[in-house]
Amino acid sequence: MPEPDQATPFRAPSIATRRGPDPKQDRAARTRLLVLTAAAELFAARGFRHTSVKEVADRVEMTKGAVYFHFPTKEALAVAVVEQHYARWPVLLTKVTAEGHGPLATAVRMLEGAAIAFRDDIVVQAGARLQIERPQIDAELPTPYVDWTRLLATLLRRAEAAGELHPGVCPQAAARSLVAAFFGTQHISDVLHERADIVERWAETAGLLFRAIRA
Ligand SMILES: CCC[C@@H]1OCC(CO)=C1C(=O)O
Repeated sequence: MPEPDQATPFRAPSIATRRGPDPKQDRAARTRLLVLTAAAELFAARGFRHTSVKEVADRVEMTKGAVYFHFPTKEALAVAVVEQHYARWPVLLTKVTAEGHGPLATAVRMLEGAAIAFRDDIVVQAGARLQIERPQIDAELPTPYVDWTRLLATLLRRAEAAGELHPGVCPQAAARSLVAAFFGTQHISDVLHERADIVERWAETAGLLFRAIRA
């Protein structure tokens, strides 16, 4: 994580520590990514229930056994896709942080970047659909919304300390409102336009909300 503040969330998925280049490990990682992407494409399009491991295997021209070597169950595939959905955000945070904005502008840019990812990234789209379908998935999925809420609350507390926040605005309440507004915006854009207009819709909503909380 780029931020010194340990409170910054987005737990990265558990990854094996590398002991240096290992061609066998690299090949396995590439195959795992191939399978995961194919699963994301099918989960995003059809949902968890109407996707089979056989269809994932066929999509990457592998046997079911080869897929099961990497992901023992369809539920494990779903967990991996949702984990990779959330793994996008620390990468985005590194990029946005490098732009050197103040805390409020960092929050603005993070959500702009999220809107672009929801429009363009099949793993982000699949993770969002699987989170909606979590009651159908018998596995321990990451708890939704909490990491974004914690990140935005951290940034808004810093914005408050920097005098960037309108007096009386509660950083935690504003963070919850931003997350709810973003979730609703991406959901409506998805249902009506398969998220084709999410960036423009979010810009409209963000403009209103950030104008309301800015000093
Ligand atoms: C940034 C708003 C929250 C975000 O929107 C869709 C979704 C999927 O569950 C989210 C999450 O779990 O963080």
